Amino acid sequence: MTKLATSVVFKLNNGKTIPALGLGTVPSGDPKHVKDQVITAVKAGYRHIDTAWYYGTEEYIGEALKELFDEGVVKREDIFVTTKVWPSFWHNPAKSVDISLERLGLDYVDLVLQHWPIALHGDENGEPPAPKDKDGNLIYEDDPITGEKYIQSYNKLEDLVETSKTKSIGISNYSIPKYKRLLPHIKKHKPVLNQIEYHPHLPQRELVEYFQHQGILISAYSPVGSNGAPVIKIPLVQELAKKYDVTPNEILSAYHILEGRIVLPRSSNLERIKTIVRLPELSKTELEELYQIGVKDPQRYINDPWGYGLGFRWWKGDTLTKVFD
Ligand SMILES: NC(=O)C1=CN([C@@H]2O[C@H](COP(=O)(O)OP(=O)(O)OC[C@H]3O[C@@H](n4cnc5c(N)ncnc54)[C@H](OP(=O)(O)O)[C@@H]3O)[C@@H](O)[C@H]2O)C=CC1
Ligand SMILES: O=C1Nc2ccccc2C1=O
Repeated sequence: MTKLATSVVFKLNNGKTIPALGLGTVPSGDPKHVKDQVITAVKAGYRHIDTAWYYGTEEYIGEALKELFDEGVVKREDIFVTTKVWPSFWHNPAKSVDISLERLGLDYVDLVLQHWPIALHGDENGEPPAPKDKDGNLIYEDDPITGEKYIQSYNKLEDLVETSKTKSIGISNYSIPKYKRLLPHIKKHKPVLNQIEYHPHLPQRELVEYFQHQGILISAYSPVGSNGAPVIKIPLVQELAKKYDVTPNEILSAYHILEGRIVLPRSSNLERIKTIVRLPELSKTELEELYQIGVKDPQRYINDPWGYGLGFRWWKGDTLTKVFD
């Protein structure tokens, strides 16, 4: 019988645990629909929900959780909830987390991530999330490559661990150079994970090995390549789905979970959510074949303008082929 992805948990570097399969909650259209997605996912066995202040879905996740708790489907301690602090809140992550907790209807979250390692110019409510000048250029608080405000912001997140508002903190969209600049300034709490785009078209072995060596887990976002699910179309993914009698989505989740990475699929299709739960046991050779697809043909699908300049690299074997600076 095929194993279940919903029953795999990983250990974090602070001794706590995290379910390997988490539901992504970026809205596809009306954010209200996320309520049913969360209820469906939890009833199908998911125990990890990934959200962010930026997504505008926390309120509906809160409604779903309240219903699930009230009906006795799960208890608060059974569910792992992640939220994130947007860079326009770099100056006051505590306020961002207070807003998220209020919207989620929770006393604490399990994990707060620094969403991007940059500082954007925001007011006391983090507005606007993408501040632009009259020429349409993003307004940063300091230089996105050489600036240090993202480090100060991480240090403020560390203070949050000392409160009861979050159990753990982590990072997202960190390249190796960005992390190397943060590392000497960490006061007490190392990040437990780095959430990055990762799928067979964007394998980043150097980055993954670096963070694994630091004891920091990798959490893979956009596992099917986000809107339009381009990664599903890879012929090898289709072949493996047939071979193991699972969906292509489950192959793409197994690609991460079997290698110790958390994976965050998202769907507005409730039937699809229910089917992304099995864990086919792909062989080492098959995992390597999937990995090689992106070595030959790397594609990044989340191309947010604030993602440039962060020092992400694509490698072909040992040769640096492209730098996204
Ligand atoms: N930290 C960060 O900066 C980021 C974090 N994330 C997190 O990761 C989560 C997942 O990433 P996300 O980019 O949302 O996307 P995914 O890679 O999970 O892609 C979801 C999209 O693929 C479609 N899809 C999935 N399966 C199929 C299929 N079999 N056939 C056709 N279409 C399909 C879905 O459509 P449908 O709704 O019809 O199923 C949906 O539009 C996010 O929701 C968020 O929580 C994502 C990006 C950045
Ligand atoms: O920062 C983000 N940019 C995105 C673009 C698409 C989906 C999710 C996200 C993020 O979390």
